[in-house]
Amino acid sequence: MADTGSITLKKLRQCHGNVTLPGSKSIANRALLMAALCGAGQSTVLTNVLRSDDTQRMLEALGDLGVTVTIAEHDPTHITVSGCEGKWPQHPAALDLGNAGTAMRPLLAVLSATLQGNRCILTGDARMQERPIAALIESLRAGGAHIDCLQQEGYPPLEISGGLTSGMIEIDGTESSQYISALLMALPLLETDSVLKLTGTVVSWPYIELTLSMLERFGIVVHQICRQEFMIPGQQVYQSPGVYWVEGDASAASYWLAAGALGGGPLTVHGVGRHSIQGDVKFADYLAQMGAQVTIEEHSITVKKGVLRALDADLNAIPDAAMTFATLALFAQGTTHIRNIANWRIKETDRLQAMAAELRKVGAHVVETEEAISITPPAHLQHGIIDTYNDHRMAMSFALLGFSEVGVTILDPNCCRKTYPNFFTEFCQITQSS
Ligand SMILES: O=C(O)C1=C[C@@H](OP(=O)(O)O)[C@@H](O)[C@H](O)C1
Ligand SMILES: C=C(OP(=O)(O)O)C(=O)O
Repeated sequence: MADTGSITLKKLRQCHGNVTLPGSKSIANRALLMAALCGAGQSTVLTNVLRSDDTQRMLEALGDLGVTVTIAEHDPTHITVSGCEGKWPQHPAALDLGNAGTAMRPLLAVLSATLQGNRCILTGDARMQERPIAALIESLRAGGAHIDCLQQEGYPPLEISGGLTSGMIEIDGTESSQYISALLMALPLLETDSVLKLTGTVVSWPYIELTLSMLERFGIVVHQICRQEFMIPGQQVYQSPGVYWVEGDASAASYWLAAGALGGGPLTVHGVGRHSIQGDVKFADYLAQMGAQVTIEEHSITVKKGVLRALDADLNAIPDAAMTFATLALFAQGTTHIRNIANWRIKETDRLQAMAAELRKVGAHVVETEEAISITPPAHLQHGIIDTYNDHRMAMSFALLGFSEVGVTILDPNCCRKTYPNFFTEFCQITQSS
């Protein structure tokens, strides 16, 4: 460890033991919102809720809207939310959603369906103001929503006041599945039935399945007519499942599984497994395909070392965990090709550009195209001082370089607070105590 602005990891040899994953960001933010939308008088007890910047933004937004949210004193991951059926007890002038896509997109759609003339500004940090949301705005406007872009058309900050009434909606799915998930959460609240048509080749599909599966748990009916068309009955009220356990974060699991594969294992992550509703659990299958020994149990995944061969795969379905393969590529034999990941460019940073630049610093030969990246490891890795671009996944992916002889220095490791505030503390503990 160095000063607070960076961390140096070097010559890690082993990584074995057990890791309890924090709750999934994607599930936690959906569950918090769905619990708030439940019928008045219905409480939902959420357990294993991720506590990080992204979930804090959702928690604060719900609090500002007047939702009663109670955090258990004995365990801050244990949160009770009282439903208010979208009839918000308070009307805040503005909600600051940081850089949480899983707060900005669903809240834009749900508030467009429920604000009833009350004005609210949805804003975020500097990067959120550069992340496009035009496709969702256009669809919501076509359904009657009043949305003004306060700075640049198609980007937050947005002033909204409700107005979404018609559910005959088309949405372009080529940029972000979050727009579709947002509409799927909002349309059941309308007076009328809706038909939602997805256009273009939809990205990050498993996140739509995650939304559908959670809607079902919260008593919402959605009819899937064909892959890209849904019929959603109106006037539905979310029903509390009582207690809802948030699965461990499958994207976060990828760093541990990769570390276990490099550091010998056996390393077991607890909190996700065979029946996970998160697409990123597929990371484990690709890791096995590379040569690691992987065992997937009901609620855990164990990895042991193998000789790693380069991966060549279309990872559109798992864009977040895919970043871990970009740094794992440095330890694999051959050239790794990660394909169909164009939307890396509109996430926390332009991840294609950032990944290429930082991999080159350690000596890799990198070819970056509009929608893919190819990585060939050098004969000898060089020490790099890695810029993280305020992107938690850049920081966590590059931790794997600690397994090289020369090591790595990662700048601003605290950017992990977006989804995994304790990541580096736990990483140092497990790799140094192994
Ligand atoms: O719906 C979700 O919870 C998410 C969907 C994905 O985004 P895109 O659909 O924009 O690829 C993913 O990258 C993000 O971290 C979380
Ligand atoms: C893309 C991500 O976040 P967001 O939910 O803000 O889109 C991510 O966590 O990798």
